[in-house]
Amino acid sequence: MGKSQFSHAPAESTRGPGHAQLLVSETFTSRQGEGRLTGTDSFFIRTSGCNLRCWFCDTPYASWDPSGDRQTIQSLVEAARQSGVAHVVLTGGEPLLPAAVTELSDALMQAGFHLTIETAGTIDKPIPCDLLSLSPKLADSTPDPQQHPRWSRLHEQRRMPLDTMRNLIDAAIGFQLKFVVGDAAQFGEVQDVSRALDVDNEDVFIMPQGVTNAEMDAAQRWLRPLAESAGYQYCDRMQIRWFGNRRGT
Ligand SMILES: C[S@@+](CC[C@H](N)C(=O)[O-])C[C@H]1O[C@@H](n2cnc3c(N)ncnc32)[C@H](O)[C@@H]1O
Ligand SMILES: Nc1nc2[nH]cc(C(=O)O)c2c(=O)[nH]1
Ligand code: SF4
Ligand SMILES: [Mg+2]
Repeated sequence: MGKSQFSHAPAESTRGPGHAQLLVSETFTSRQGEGRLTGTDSFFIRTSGCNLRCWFCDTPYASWDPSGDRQTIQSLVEAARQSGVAHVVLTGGEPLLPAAVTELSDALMQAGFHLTIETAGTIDKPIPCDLLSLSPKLADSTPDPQQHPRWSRLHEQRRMPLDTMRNLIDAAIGFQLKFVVGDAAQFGEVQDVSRALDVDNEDVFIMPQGVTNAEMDAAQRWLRPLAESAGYQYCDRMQIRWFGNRRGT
């Protein structure tokens, strides 16, 4: 019996196609709750680990406190097939972070899935996908410098690399920008970033910061009119309306 059976497999092995692994916090079948494809039945793959630390992150188990299991590309593609749906949403954490993400995306596209990648767009790894769902992180997302000095500094340094974002958009078949907004004062930054990325207003979605129906009801009153008067699309977070703020939905 070979010694390798008793040694730890590397995080991302190079044993051949489909065997590379990624740390995955959850997979589930649900309906896309955000953006242009809202309502589309989709298989979600959530990688664990993030290079940012938004104070409001709704999946801290994949960012602030990353946990999960190592899964092979082969097993993820097979699970997507078993789900019976045609759309896959690759999210995180930050899905562009794992080395094996390029191979995973290729494998999912080759298998014929429609692939959406949900990303903050800070990693220059242009990967083909059907819909790049890019959510640039505004200044307000930075964590408190007193409580989190190191992450506050790193987050601020990393959150808005416009050239990287443009490269990601150029590599994708389609894209949407999806800004998380919690206060009207952030709207100027939304407009600056959208202009700097040279995107059409119809490709820009404004989404409320929040994880409760009450927060979204309140945002409907002040944020929707603000977004629509600027010519942007407004999107609720329908998974919260449908299922509540629950893992695996
Ligand atoms: C958890 S993130 C994972 C993908 C990637 N790290 C990103 O931020 O785009 C998935 C989506 O949820 C959004 N999001 C996270 N926390 C949120 C919150 N509290 N309110 C509204 N949207 C949130 C992100 O902006 C992103 O569009
Ligand atoms: N239903 C549902 N739709 C989503 N759209 C983007 C999500 C994400 O966390 O990236 C998400 C999610 O977690 N659930
Ligand atoms: S970039 Fe995405 S996953 Fe990372 S902390 Fe922010 S919202 Fe969470
Ligand atoms: Mg989510």
